[in-house]
Amino acid sequence: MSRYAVLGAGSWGTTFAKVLADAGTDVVLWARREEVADAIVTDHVNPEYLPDVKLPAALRATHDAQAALDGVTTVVLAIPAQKLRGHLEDWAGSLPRGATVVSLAKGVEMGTLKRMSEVIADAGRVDPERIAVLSGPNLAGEIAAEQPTATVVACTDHDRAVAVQHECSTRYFKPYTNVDVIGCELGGACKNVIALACGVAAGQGYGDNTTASLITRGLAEISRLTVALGGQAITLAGLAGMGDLVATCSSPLSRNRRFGESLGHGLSVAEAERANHGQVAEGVKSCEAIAELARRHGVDTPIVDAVRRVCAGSVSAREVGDELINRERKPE
Ligand SMILES: NC(=O)c1ccc[n+]([C@@H]2O[C@H](COP(=O)([O-])OP(=O)(O)OC[C@H]3O[C@@H](n4cnc5c(N)ncnc54)[C@H](O)[C@@H]3O)[C@@H](O)[C@H]2O)c1
Ligand SMILES: O=P(O)(O)OC[C@H](O)CO
Repeated sequence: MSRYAVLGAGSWGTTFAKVLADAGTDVVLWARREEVADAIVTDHVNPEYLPDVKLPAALRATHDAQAALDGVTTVVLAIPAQKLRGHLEDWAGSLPRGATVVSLAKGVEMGTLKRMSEVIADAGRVDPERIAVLSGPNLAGEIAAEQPTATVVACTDHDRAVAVQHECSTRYFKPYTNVDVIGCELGGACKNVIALACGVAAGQGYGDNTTASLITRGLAEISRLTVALGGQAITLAGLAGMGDLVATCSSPLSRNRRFGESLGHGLSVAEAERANHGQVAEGVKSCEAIAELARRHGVDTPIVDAVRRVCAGSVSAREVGDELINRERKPE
């Protein structure tokens, strides 16, 4: 019998825990704040992140991470990318031996330039074949409202991917499997940066042609980087690549796109953070790590680099747009 712990009760952790409960899987959700765990247990609602969603009665919650991890077969990590290592260092000794560890975070760690599965292997002391990544066009609000959505569960151990696939399948949530962890992770992390670029363009009043141009050329950048790091370009043609780019770059629900729009309106990063009520826009930090990763592997990523410079405040949104459109002419 499978038992899951979802660690992190933000928008996506809470939504994914609901998906698991709806799939009939035994699941407990860990919330950093006691009052959030209490509200989920007592009122079946997460008042801060999903106030309008009635959570399944079968979904349990706790503020005690050790209790949540006790005896589980699968651990799902739903913590922002730059905060994951710190938590894992605390939890490493309590992760059950042999458990599958599923990463929901979409980012690359600043400083180490590691993907989330590498951070988990490192800080959580988990064998790489036990680490799965779940990534795709997965805006939490739409899934919480039970809108039909597909995703990818990637793991080098195909049988583990299949097990997670079955345990999170519902009438509204359809997971596919993949063994290309690198491609799926880079798709999820890099699309946030491209969504920032699309937001910056939208904030300056540009329309769908600009968005589509950024999505498509962004996909070329992500594919090049994936291949350089040992992943497969074909993965990026799927849900974790093109699928997530389309959803995130076009949706008003995307925090990365909204953050980019604020920058495009001329706000600074600090002002954009305030305008977005401190919500996590992973691309703002990951763009630095992804740009450095690309530089070290000799991969050309002009859009990622443009976003990095706008986020660093070293160039204005308007200037960077002019630079990108006036780059050298070359074959597609
Ligand atoms: N929200 C979505 O639609 C969505 C979908 C797919 C993937 N993701 C990814 O999932 C990850 C988590 O996103 P989310 O939307 O749940 O984020 P969120 O901001 O809604 O919630 C973050 C959660 O992490 C917890 N947390 C624990 N330690 C923290 C710390 N030190 N600092 C800040 N928060 C801390 C918070 O309490 C909160 O429960 C991100 O990497 C995101 O890119 C999000
Ligand atoms: O709201 P965002 O920009 O963090 O995007 C959420 C998901 O990653 C979309 O798949």
